Amino acid sequence: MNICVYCSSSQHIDDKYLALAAEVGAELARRGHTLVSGGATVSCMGAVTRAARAGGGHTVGVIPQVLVDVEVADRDSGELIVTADMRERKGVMDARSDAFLVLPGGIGTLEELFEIWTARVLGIHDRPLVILDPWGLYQPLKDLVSGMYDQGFTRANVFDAISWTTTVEQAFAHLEARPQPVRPSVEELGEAAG
Ligand SMILES: C/C(=C\CNc1ncnc2c1ncn2[C@@H]1O[C@H](COP(=O)(O)O)[C@@H](O)[C@H]1O)CO
Repeated sequence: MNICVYCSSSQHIDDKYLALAAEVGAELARRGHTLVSGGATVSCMGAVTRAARAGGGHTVGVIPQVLVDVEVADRDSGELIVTADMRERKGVMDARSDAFLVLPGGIGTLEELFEIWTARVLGIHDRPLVILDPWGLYQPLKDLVSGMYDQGFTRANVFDAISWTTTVEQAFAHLEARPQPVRPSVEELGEAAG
């Protein structure tokens, strides 16, 4: 499989997050998968790609020209795709991937998560979308979406669209499983049509 990993670019995080990214990269290679990532050398993004390659895995990095210019591009990547901008980058990462894994991260990671999550809730794709969150960074996000659901702002299938996991083993079990489609219900489509 081609597995896309979204994760942190921050240089100010605890080492445990870098270790988690490295563990994911090593496991991905051990299972024979290809890594699709944002193609940068920094932080968890660098940790996951270096570990995948060290384990013999193939890596595909997708990076906008602006980040190549500030020299964070992963020039050792098996394949390095340079895009015109961040939007094109997300499109290429999406098109090249069979499944998506989200590690702890900041707003860049959240932006990537929301785009893939929204498309899955709408039934635009049914590829696995997994969050690996051993230390509960995303608990406030779960609470926020739960509150939105309670007040009618989100569809009922919003939680089914993501597999929330806390271990690397669980995360890969979900990434490799054939997911159930989470299409909007007929009732919801009827409501949307008015
Ligand atoms: C220029 C510097 C760091 C480079 N920053 C990034 N490099 C590559 N990709 C990035 C960068 N910032 C965001 N991204 C994308 O968003 C995700 C990480 O964002 P987060 O805010 O750290 O969660 C990541 O998956 C990338 O696709 C030094 O100043």
